[in-house]
Amino acid sequence: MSAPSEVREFQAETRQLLDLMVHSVYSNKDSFLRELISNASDALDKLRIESLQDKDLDADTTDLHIDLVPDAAGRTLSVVDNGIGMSRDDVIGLIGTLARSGTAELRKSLAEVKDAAAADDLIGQFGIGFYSTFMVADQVTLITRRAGESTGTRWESNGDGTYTLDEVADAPQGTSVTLALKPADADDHLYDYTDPGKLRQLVKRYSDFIAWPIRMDVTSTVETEAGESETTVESETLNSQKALWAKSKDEVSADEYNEFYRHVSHAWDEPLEVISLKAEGTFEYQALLFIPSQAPFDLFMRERTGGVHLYVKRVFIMDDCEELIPEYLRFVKGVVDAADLSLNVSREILQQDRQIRAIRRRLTKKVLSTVADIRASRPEDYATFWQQFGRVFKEGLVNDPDNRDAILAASSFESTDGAEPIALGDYLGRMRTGQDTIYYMTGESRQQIENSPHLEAFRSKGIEVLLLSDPVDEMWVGSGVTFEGKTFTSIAKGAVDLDEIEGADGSESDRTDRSEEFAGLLTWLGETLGDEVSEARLSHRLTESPACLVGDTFSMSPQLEKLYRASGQQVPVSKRALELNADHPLVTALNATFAADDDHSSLVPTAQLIHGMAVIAEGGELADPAGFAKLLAQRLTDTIDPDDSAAEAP
Ligand SMILES: Nc1ncnc2c1ncn2[C@@H]1O[C@H](COP(=O)(O)OP(=O)(O)OP(=O)(O)O)[C@@H](O)[C@H]1O
Repeated sequence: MSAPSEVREFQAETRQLLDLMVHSVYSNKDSFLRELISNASDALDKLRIESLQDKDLDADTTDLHIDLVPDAAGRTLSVVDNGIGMSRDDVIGLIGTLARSGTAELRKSLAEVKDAAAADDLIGQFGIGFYSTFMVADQVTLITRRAGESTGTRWESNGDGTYTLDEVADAPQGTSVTLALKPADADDHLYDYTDPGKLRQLVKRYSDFIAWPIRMDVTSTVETEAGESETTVESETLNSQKALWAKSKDEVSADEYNEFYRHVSHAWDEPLEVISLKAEGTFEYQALLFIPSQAPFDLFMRERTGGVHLYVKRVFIMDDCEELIPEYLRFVKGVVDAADLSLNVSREILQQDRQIRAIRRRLTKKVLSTVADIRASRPEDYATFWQQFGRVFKEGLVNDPDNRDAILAASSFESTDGAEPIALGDYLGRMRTGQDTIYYMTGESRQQIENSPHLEAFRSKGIEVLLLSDPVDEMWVGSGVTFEGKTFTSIAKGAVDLDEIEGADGSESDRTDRSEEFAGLLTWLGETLGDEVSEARLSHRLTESPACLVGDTFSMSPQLEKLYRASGQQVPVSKRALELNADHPLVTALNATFAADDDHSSLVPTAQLIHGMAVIAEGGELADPAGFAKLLAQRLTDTIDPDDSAAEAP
């Protein structure tokens, strides 16, 4: 006896998404067919793999294919495969909820959808998969039986809040999806999807490369010699099934590449670049890789989809083969087809495999050189690339020391030279006479760094400084990296001496050493602020501010300390040096007052305020903000004496 029909409700965000689909104005409604065929093709791949791995699996794999079954009279279209199928639980989990999308990200985006254009964008960005059927159908019925199981499941919904589930005793292995089509309406980009001509055209355009035959029964009427008309039905295979990666680049059109990209990446954008690669000799393989034009929403999530698929002699082996491409190039999508691996290859074997490692090395180099080429020849595309993937790409500077030079050469960095990110090569070209290192400063945002007092002398001398504000920058820039022989030097660490460097106006500094003049004050400050600072000294980097804080050459920046602490690691607080601007009136006045009297106790609050100001000026956080505010209020009160309108000196 079969279980009774069960009605279930969609989750809130699934309902929202369905509502979007049902009322969609998305102009490319045709893409529902690509999505269904893509799913069917995946299901056939999975069945082939599973039957290879599990000899006892009770499944028929003799004629794996996809059928399109249009019914003009009934206004339905079915897409049928005899692949892996789904269990009842699969249907509930994969179809009944948004498989990939129960994420905060999509929920947030859905909440923000206000108009048709925003909805269009969202559909394009997330790739809606199975649910795209509701753009063209009033009702969707899915019947499926998982290979090896005896009963099947029927899922049905008309896109409102609920779906029904039934048990089906005699379902064939695999999945059929039947769409009760909305009336054709060309103005709304809805076509007649029961028309064999239209289906033929769509398969050619979107799914020609699919490795499995996509068939359709075509009825034709011919006149016999006796003058009678005779109707015949013939099965027609609509796709050429040619693996695009086996063809050379000039045999494949941009549209074909686009559609293949969408199939392997589950994305809806267009690739920024297609990389086709063929290796002959000891290890034979072909690769077809894509650099997308849009970062997927899950780029920084642990559980990602997509990646590079592995094939062996045209047979699909696994998706997202992490061994083929390093983590920092995880945005690259595509296919590698290796000729000499076993069809039974497992993830464990892959990790050890010499051939796989060789392929990975080559693909990595190829992607890096391709990015460099894009930069050289297509600045706008490069800007898109950098904006979408720069943060991920730079992870390679930490994780892939072997390719660091190539990664640096293909990277961009913000700098004091303008709003647009610049290449390091350009930086080198603009270095001042006498400058022998690349100056940078890290911080939480460009604005914070730009306001920091450390930049003052560099700015007044016209020396360019890189402004590094991505968390990953902290990780690589302090690790002894060089670029074309030049080291990287933080302007917020160590001693800085710009005297040797010629200014933008050709001037040379003639700074006299004034440390003797300030010696007493500096020693006293170092002792008085001993809990906070390592020492007090005169600065060569300030022109406007009275003071700033400077770390040791090899110390962590405050941002990096914060990052480590945020990730739960114990990091000792490192003391930095307090640097004073000997030309600032506050500092000269303080020095004069200090020299005039042996009792310095009244200057202690001033010393603490100067230290606090240096912390605030670089955008840092005061250890004791309330104490600072109290001191400041006291000092301000001292300056406003109603009995004496003259302001006091500090
Ligand atoms: N014909 C099918 N045979 C077997 N399983 C299927 C079939 N169609 C869909 N599925 C299962 O349902 C899941 C959800 O499909 P859906 O198209 O919504 O998302 P997806 O294919 O994972 O990703 P995308 O949203 O990018 O298309 C699939 O991942 C697959 O596991």
